[in-house]
Amino acid sequence: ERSTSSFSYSSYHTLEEIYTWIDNFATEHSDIASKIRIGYSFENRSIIVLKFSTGGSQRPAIWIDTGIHAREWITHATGIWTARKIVNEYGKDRIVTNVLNAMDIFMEIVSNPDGFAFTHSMNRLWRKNKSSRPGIFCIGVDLNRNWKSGFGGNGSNNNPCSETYHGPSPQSEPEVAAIVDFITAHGNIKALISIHSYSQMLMYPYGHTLEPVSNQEELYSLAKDAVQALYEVHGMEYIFGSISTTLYVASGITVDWAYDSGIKYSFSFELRDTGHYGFLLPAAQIVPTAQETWLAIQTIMEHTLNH
Ligand SMILES: O=C(O)[C@H](Cc1ccccc1)CC(O)(O)C[N+](=O)[O-]
Ligand SMILES: [Zn+2]
Repeated sequence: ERSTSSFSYSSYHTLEEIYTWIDNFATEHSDIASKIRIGYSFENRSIIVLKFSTGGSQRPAIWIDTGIHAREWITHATGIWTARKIVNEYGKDRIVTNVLNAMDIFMEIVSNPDGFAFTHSMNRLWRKNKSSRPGIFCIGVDLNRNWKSGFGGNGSNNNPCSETYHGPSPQSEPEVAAIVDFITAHGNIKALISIHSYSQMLMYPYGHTLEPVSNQEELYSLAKDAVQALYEVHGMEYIFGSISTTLYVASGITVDWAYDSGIKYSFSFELRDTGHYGFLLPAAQIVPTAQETWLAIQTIMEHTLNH
């Protein structure tokens, strides 16, 4: 459609509808938002990042990714709603205005475009990307196991047919390499938020080991404040803590790489619900989920700005 005003923020959308929305959004909010292509997927789709900036150059920044797992549709929908919230609140909300007057925000809404397209066309519950390699007869690598930190460890699988297949080597997947290259080149990312569903959790590193990170107390306290702010919106209870102690050991994950790359405020969300609908969360819960998640995201952003 011609503009984002006819876009339904309370519906799920196809890859093409989301890419068209991103184009329209960047055009309509060109004073603060711009579109960056950071690479191409295995099947040669563009990998797009939205940049929110009010000036400066190479300002300290916050990275948010959604949709690294294709079937977790609530995360793309939450990313889209959050992008609109950011531009609507700049100049009005104190936290957003303070953050964007000093920092940039990067948001990758469709972090696994090939897998996402496949959930619309063939298999709604597809998780991985769509990479294939000679002699391997199962498709796809788990993009949340392909990162360098703890690669190949417990909580990832070297069987290509596994849902948690880590791939032949760290950053073997173009979708992961594109983010690594972008964040490394930028060199000034202060916080990373990688959004998944479902289970209603807010977690921080490490996933690949039970060892606590150096600023564990700070991350615990920040996560506690964030989930409290989230709870106050619609009464949704999130649990929080390190990935390995709160959920399970998982190796080669996004936030462990981010943390070990110096991004000391690295978090992963598991959005609604706790299993009743799971990945098939009804569209009626998109806006309520995005509204409550926004309070947690703001809490993390404000802390990052002030530390
Ligand atoms: O196993 C996963 O990658 C996530 C849990 C997670 C999330 C962040 C870092 C490490 C693990 C669970 C999920 O969101 O993928 C849901 N699922 O198991 O399909
Ligand atoms: Zn996931």
